[in-house]
Amino acid sequence: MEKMQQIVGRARAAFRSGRSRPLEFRIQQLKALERMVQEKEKEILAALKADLNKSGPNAYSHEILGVLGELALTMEKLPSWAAPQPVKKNLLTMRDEAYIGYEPLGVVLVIGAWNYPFVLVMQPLIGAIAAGNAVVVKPSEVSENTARLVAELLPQYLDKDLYAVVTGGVPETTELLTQRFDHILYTGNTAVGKIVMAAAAKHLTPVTLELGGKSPCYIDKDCDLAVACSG
Ligand SMILES: NC(=O)c1ccc[n+]([C@@H]2O[C@H](COP(=O)([O-])OP(=O)(O)OC[C@H]3O[C@@H](n4cnc5c(N)ncnc54)[C@H](O)[C@@H]3O)[C@@H](O)[C@H]2O)c1
Ligand SMILES: CCCCCCC=O
Repeated sequence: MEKMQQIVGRARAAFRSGRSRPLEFRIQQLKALERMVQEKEKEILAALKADLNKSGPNAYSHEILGVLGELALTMEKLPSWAAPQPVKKNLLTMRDEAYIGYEPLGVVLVIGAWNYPFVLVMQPLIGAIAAGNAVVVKPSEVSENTARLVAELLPQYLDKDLYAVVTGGVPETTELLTQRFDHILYTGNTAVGKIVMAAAAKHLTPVTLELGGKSPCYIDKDCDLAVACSG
């Protein structure tokens, strides 16, 4: 409990320092993330191969290009996305400056799933950084090589206090979910989605749940039927 409290507490203190807010800082962190993906492409593809035996073209298109594309779009659009939007005035506000301003939420938790283990933590991380938040990333323990690599690489490229990685499985995630976050993004199955939403509700934390459990799969004649049917 102490460890998770410390990790989230460090992220919150870093958020409160205000350094994640300026657009220049956010873009600089996103650029560092882009450099990480470009420089460590071979290691990322090797981890995906070790975890899931993903073929090179499949892993490259979904997990590398998917992340680089999200980074390029976000860095290009961020100044306009983050700019205050003027709103129509009425009698009560005609003497005011009226606009919608976008504020970061605080500390965001990202929990990823095993099937696209890199892109499913990186895309929410990109959005959360772009919006000026601190982030705690919990990759899926099922794809352990990718999880270990994410934990090793992020601190080499990003602000270590603002953006933390927690590895581990159900016990670690359960402990992490006792902490207060300002938003939780979870990808995975519906049953765990309910656990995440219940834990978030204790702190009135909003959630984004990307749920599944309805993916079709092809079972070839050389598959182990007992394993294929066990899920
Ligand atoms: N909608 C989407 O965008 C999308 C994308 C990818 C996957 N999915 C779906 O995700 C599903 C795969 O998810 P999964 O659940 O098998 O992945 P998983 O086993 O990798 O678990 C997902 C995350 O939940 C955590 N977790 C597991 N049990 C927990 C518990 N009891 N309490 C707290 N945290 C817990 C894990 O540590 C992991 O980080 C598939 O059904 C797939 O369709 C959806
Ligand atoms: C960019 C590819 C993401 C695919 C996510 C599919 C989820 O099951």
